[in-house]
Amino acid sequence: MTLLEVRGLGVALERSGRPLVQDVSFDLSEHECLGVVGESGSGKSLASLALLGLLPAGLRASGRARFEGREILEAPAAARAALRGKVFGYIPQQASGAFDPLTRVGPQLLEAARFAFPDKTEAELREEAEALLSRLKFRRPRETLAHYPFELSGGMAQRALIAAALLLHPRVLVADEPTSALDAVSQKSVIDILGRIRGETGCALVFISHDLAAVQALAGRIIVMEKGRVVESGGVELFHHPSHPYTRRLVETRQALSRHFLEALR
Ligand SMILES: Nc1ncnc2c1ncn2[C@@H]1O[C@H](COP(=O)(O)OP(=O)(O)OP(=O)(O)O)[C@@H](O)[C@H]1O
Repeated sequence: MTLLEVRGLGVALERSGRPLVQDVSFDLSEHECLGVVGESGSGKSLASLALLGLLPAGLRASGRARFEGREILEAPAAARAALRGKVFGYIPQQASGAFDPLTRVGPQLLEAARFAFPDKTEAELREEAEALLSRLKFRRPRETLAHYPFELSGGMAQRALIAAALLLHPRVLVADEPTSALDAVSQKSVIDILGRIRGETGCALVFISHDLAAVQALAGRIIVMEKGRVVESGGVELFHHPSHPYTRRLVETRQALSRHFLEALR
C-alpha cells in the first residue's frame, strides 16, 4: 500500500523565490526503503525537512505530498506537528547536537512520547524505552536512561536517537545521514538496526546518505539528486548501470576512494 505520494516537491527562498529544490517526486510504500543520494548541497535534507514541516525560517515548500491520501504540505501547523509526532519519525544528522547536554537521556527520550501518547503512564513509557534500547543493542538500558548525553559514544547517541524516534511508532522514518559522523563499526551497526526495524515494524524508511554502500545495503529504490533536482531514479541496479553522468561520477568517485583505501592498507 502506498503511504506517501510526493509530486513536484520544491523548496525556495521566500524573499527572492530562488529555488533550492525543484520537482522531486516519488512514492513510498509500507516496508519500503527509499535511498536519497547526492553530493553535499544537492538538496537532500531540504527535501526531507519540507515533508516534515521543519524547513528553516525564510524557506517555503511547494508541490504536493500526500500521506495515505491526505495532503500534508498545506496542513495547518498543529496538524503538521501531530503528523511529526505519530506519522513521521526523524533521525537527524548530528546525534550529539540533538540532545540537551544538561538533561539526562531518559527524560529527553520520553518527552515526545509523553505528548504523543498521553494515556500511557510514565512506567509504561519507561518500560517501552528500555525494551527498545535493548533491541538497539544497549547492554544496560536502565543505566543508559540515567546517563547524560556526554556519557554516550557517537554510535550510542545515534542509536538512542533511533529509539526516541521509534518510541512514537512512526509509519515513515526519515534518517538524514544517520551514519556520517560514526566510525565504520558503528555505521554498520546503525545500518543493520535500521534494516531490522523496517522488517519488524513495517515502517517505511527514507534513508538520506552520500554513502552509496550504505544505501545499496538498505534501499530498494533510489533517487539521485544534483543541484536540487532528481537526475535519476530506479532500483539498486542503478549503481551498476548508471545512465546519468552525475550518477556515474558518484559511483566512480566511490570506486576510486575504495581503491585508494585498499592501496593504503597494503
Ligand atoms: N536556510 C537556508 N537558507 C538558504 N539556503 C539554504 C538553507 N539551507 C540550505 N540551503 C542551501 O540549499 C541547498 C541544499 O541544501 P541541503 O542541506 O538540502 O543539501 P544536502 O544535500 O542535504 O547537503 P548535505 O549532504 O551537506 O547535508 C544548498 O545549496 C544549501 O546551501
